[in-house]
Amino acid sequence: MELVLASDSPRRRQLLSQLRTQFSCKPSAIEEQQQAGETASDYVQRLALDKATAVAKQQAELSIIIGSDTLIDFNGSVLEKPIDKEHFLSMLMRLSGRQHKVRTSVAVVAGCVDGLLQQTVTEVVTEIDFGDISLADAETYWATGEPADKAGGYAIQGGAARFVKAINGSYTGVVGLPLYETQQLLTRVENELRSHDGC
Ligand SMILES: Cc1cn([C@H]2C[C@H](O)[C@@H](COP(=O)(O)OP(=O)(O)OP(=O)(O)O)O2)c(=O)[nH]c1=O
Repeated sequence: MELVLASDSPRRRQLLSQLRTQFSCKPSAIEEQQQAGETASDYVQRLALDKATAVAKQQAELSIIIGSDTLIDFNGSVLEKPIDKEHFLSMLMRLSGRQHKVRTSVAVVAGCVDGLLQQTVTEVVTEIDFGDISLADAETYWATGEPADKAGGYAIQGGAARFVKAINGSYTGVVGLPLYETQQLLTRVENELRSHDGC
C-alpha cells in the first residue's frame, strides 16, 4: 500500500525517512487560516487533518497519508511563517527572553478517492525557552534566509539553535514531524487496515 507524505517540506521528508524508506510526497493546497474562536490546538490539528484528507481524496488506490502542521503558540497567539523582515523581527523580539510553545500536529489517514477508512490525529506540544536576542542578532539571522519558511521565523535545527536555552518536549516535533507519535499512529492505522484490500 502506498504511503504518502502530504507535504512539500524538506524537513518533514527527511524526518519521515528516519521511519520509512518507501514513500512519496504530495503537497496539499489547503488554505491556512485560523477561524474566529478556534484555539491554537484546534487549529493545528485541523490543518494536519485537512492536509492528509485533501491528498487522500486524490489517491486512486487505498493509501496511507500523513499530514502535519507546526505553529508557535505565544501565550495563546498563533505565530506562523513571517511574511517579511519586519514581521519576522517583531515575532523574534516577542519570543526573546521568554517561553513559548511549539505545537505540531500529525494526522494519519487511510483512504482514496472513494472515501476515507481511517482518520487519526494527535498533537505534540513542546516548551521552548529562548535567551535574550538582540535586534542585531535577529537581523543577522534574517539575512541567512533560513527564517522565511519556518513557523515563528526560526529553525531549531539550524542557526536558531543558539537562541534555545531549554527545550521540554519533542525535538522532532519542533522540526516538523514528531517521530515517536507518527510511528504510533502509523502502526495503529496499518494494524486496523490489515483486513481491507480495497477502498
Ligand atoms: C519552529 C520550527 C519550524 N520549522 C518548520 C516546520 C514546518 O516545515 C514549518 C511550519 O510550516 P507548516 O505550515 O507547518 O508546513 P510547511 O508549509 O513547511 O509544509 P507542508 O504544509 O507542505 O507540510 O516550519 C522548522 O523547520 N524548525 C523549527 O524550529
